[in-house]
Amino acid sequence: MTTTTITTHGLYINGQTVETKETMAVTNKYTQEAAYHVAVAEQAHVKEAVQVAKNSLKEDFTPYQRYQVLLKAAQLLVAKKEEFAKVLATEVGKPIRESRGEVERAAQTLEISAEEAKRIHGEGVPVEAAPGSENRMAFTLKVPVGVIAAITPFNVPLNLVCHKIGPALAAGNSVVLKPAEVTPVCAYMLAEVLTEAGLPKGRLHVVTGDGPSIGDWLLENGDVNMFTFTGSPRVGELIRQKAGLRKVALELGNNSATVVHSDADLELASSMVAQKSFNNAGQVCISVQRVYVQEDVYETFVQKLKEKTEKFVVGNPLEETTDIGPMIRLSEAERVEAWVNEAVEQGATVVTGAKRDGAFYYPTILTDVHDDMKVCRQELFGPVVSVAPYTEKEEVIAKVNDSDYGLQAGLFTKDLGFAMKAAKEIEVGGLIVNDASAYRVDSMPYGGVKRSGTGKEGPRYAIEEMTEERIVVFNL
Ligand SMILES: NC(=O)C1=CN([C@@H]2O[C@H](COP(=O)(O)OP(=O)(O)OC[C@H]3O[C@@H](n4cnc5c(N)ncnc54)[C@H](O)[C@@H]3O)[C@@H](O)[C@H]2O)C=CC1
Ligand SMILES: O=C(O)[C@H](O)CS(=O)(=O)O
Repeated sequence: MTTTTITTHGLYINGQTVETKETMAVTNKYTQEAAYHVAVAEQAHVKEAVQVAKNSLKEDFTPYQRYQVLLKAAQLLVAKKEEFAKVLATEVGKPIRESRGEVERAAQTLEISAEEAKRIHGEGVPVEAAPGSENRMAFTLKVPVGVIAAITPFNVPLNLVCHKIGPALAAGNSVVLKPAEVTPVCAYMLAEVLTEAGLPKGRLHVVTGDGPSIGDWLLENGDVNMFTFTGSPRVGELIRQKAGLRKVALELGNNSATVVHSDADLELASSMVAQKSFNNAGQVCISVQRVYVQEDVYETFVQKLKEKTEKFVVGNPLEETTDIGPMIRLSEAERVEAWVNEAVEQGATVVTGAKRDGAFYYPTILTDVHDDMKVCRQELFGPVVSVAPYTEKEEVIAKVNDSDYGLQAGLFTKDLGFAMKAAKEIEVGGLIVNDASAYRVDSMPYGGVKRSGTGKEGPRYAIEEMTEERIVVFNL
């Protein structure tokens, strides 16, 4: 008989592993069995992490050292790609090929952060141009904000953690990270990689346990200077309310739209929409949820999208052939099923999918939808895309904007005039022309408007959020 040993990850505080009285299981999202155990932090652990993080700011950690550590960590991540990818496939249920892609992107995010560490600078300010200040001279410095609490979601648990830790460390801050309770293992592995890369003790701490409790302990702690959060609008709002006057950066939800105009390359558009609606079982906040297709090409587009979608292999995330794995929880697949059933009762037509098997929800295309159905109006965060026709350009821009959210949108057209009009009028943080809404490379500014949040990620832009501008004036 063989017994499988389940590894337990202690908290990561001050460069050391800290065991706790209580632990919790992290499941394999395919088998639903416990795959790892992680520590459950108490308030004293969080307090200690913040205290050490604050003290660590007194120690030198120069921009060049930050560059070296982050670059080395990026290289180590590449070397450990397979190990990390298997953990992601297990704890998230993300297909192994997609998991490898996430590790590669996480390494990129650290590498870009490393490069940015050498480029943080203030600027000269011509105060001498003000009457009476002729003998003065001034410049600005970009100084770290201090201790940053980073709270992250389950769906991209390695790269989205790197998007917080990378720029925070590059800018000279220290970080207390609280990863999502259902996918915390890769965050602990990342902390080990950063230690191996030479990160000074005290600059990074990882605490796991109950989200609301740890969140509150961090929010109550006046030594935390900034909160950077990615997750649901509900929790984002809560953090914003409790953080008071401290800095807050919020990356929240979306119900992303993509427009396919009559002059679009339909082969390209249907391929991109198929791929970017169902990646990670649709649990991506820029995942395509609403597609508006100009009426002249509507039927052709729906047919092409159906053909491409039906080729996807749903199955075990650890198998090379799998395109779509399980959702993060059974209850999430049940919620998506309920929303689709409700849409069908309200008149929607199922083109393909609409089938659940445990935590798996099959890739689904709906037509005959209207904008007030839950599947269109709210953030669905699952493998379902709704397709609707439109007639005029003005009309479709209004449809895209008729949303509480505004993270990214996509537009397929060869008409430069339409693309520019959309760029000016669509209310989003990013418009992607001739690709679907879910295009992202890690160097670009990324962040939404309306209920999609405030503040930008992408290392260069996150560093702006994670530094304070200090003016220095000389009276000569
Ligand atoms: N804009 C973006 O870049 C992204 C946004 N998201 C959004 O995240 C959501 C899905 O992720 P989930 O992990 O389910 O989100 P969630 O909001 O439930 O959890 C996110 C994190 O917040 C923590 N948390 C929970 N309650 C808290 C509280 N009271 N105080 C402080 N922290 C608390 C959780 O433990 C977790 O670490 C979706 O709405 C999705 O759109 C996800 C990925 C990227
Ligand atoms: O918003 C998300 O879910 C992710 O930020 C999208 S990506 O970074 O994985 O492309």
